[in-house]
Amino acid sequence: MNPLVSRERPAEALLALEDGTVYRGRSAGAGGEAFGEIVFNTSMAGYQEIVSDPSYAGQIVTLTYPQVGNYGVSAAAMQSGGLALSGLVVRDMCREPSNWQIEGSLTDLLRKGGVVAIEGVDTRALTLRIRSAGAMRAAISTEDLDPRSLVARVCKAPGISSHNFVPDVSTAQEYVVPAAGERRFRVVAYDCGEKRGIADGLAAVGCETVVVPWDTPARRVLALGQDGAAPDGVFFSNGPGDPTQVEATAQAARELMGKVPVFGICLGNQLMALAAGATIEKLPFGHHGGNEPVMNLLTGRVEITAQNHNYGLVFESLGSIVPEESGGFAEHERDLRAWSERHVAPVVMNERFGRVRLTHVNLNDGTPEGVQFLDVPAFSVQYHPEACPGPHDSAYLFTSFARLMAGDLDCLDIDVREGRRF
Ligand SMILES: NC(=O)CC[C@H](N)C(=O)O
Repeated sequence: MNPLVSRERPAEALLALEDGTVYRGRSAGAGGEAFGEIVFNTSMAGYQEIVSDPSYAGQIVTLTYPQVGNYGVSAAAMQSGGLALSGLVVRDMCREPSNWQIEGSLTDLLRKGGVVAIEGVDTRALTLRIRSAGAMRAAISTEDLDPRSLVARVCKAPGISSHNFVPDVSTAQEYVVPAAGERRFRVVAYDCGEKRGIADGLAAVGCETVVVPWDTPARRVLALGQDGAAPDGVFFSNGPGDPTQVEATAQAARELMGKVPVFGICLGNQLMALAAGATIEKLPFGHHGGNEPVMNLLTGRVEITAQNHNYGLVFESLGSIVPEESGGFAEHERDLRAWSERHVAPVVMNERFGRVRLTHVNLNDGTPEGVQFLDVPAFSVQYHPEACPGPHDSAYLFTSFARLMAGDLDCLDIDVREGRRF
C-alpha cells in the first residue's frame, strides 16, 4: 500500500469570515484553530512554495485551483525552513499524491508544521466573496463548530496591521549564502522573511550574500563588505504583514539608499518607498498568484509575473511630477493605466532622494509595481522575479541588480538591449 495514502476519516472543520459567512468542511492539516486575514491565491500549481512563503504569516490562504496536493511535497521546493501561514483553504485535498520526486504529502507537511487547513469548501464562492468584500479576518477551527460562536470570535480577533510579523520569520543570526559559480559581488540582504528562490536568484548572478536580521542597523551593514568595507549592494526582501509596522528596516533603507546600490522586492519595495516618505495603501484584496500581467514602461514589454501582496505604494506620494521627463503629463494622474497605454515612465521629484521613475505597472488594476531612483542607485519591484511558483519572465531583474552594482544606472531595460526574447 502507498504509505502516503491516508485512509482515516478527517475531522469536521469550520471556516468563518468576519462578514458572517461560514463554510463547513473537513480538516486537511493540523487540528485546532487558526485566526488570520483571508486572501486568495490564483496560482494553478506551486502549493508547496505558497505554504512555505514567509510573507503569508498572519494570513489564511485560499487556493483557487480546485485540486491541491496531487504531486506531493519535496524538500527542494521549500521557500523557507518552516510554514509561517496561519491556515489553508482548499476545495479538494488529494489523498493519493504521486510524483517521481515525492518525499511526502501536503497534509503531512501541514500537520508537522501545525497549520490548520480545511477542505471541501466551495473556493469559487469564497473567492468571489473576498473579491467583493475585500480581504477580511477569518478563522478555521476543528474545535469550535458553532458558526455563531466562531464568527463572533473572528470579529473580536486583532487585525493583521496590529502586529509586526517580520521578527517572527526573520533570521536571528547573520549567515552567508555563497555565490553560485564565480563570486562577483558581496551583498547584504535584510531578511524580513526572505524566500529561498530570492537567495538563489542573487547567488545566480554572482552575489555572495550576508543575510542579516530585519533590524540590523545601517552602520553594521556598511561594514559587512569585503575586509570590513561597505558591501557592493544591499537587498531588502519580501516579508509578511503591514509594511508600516516594520520601522527599523525602513529606517535602515533611509540611511543606506544613496550610500550603496539597493534593490528591493515586495515588502522591500514598500520599505524603500516608506524610506522615501511615500504613502502605502492597502489594496482591496491584493494580488496573489502566478499570472499577473505587468508592463515594463521602459521597454513596453509585458511580463507575466508571480505576486503576493496586499499593500502597494501610492506613486504620486513620492513627490511632484517632473513634466519634462514624464511624456507631457503635467498633472498627477490617479489612473496609471494612461501611462502604460502611452508607454510613459513618469518621473517625480522626491524631497529626500531626488528623481524617482515609475518603471512597472500592473495591467489588471493599474497599480504601480516598480520604481527606479534616478539620482541614487536603487530600484525595487512589488512582484516576484524569483517566481517560486510562477513564470520566469522577470528573472532579468537579478541581472539588473548586478548591472547596477557594476555601475550601470540604465539597468532595467537590459533584456531589450541584449535582444533577449521571453
Ligand atoms: N510578499 C511580500 O513581501 C508581501 C508584502 C506585504 N506583507 C504585503 O502584503 O503587501
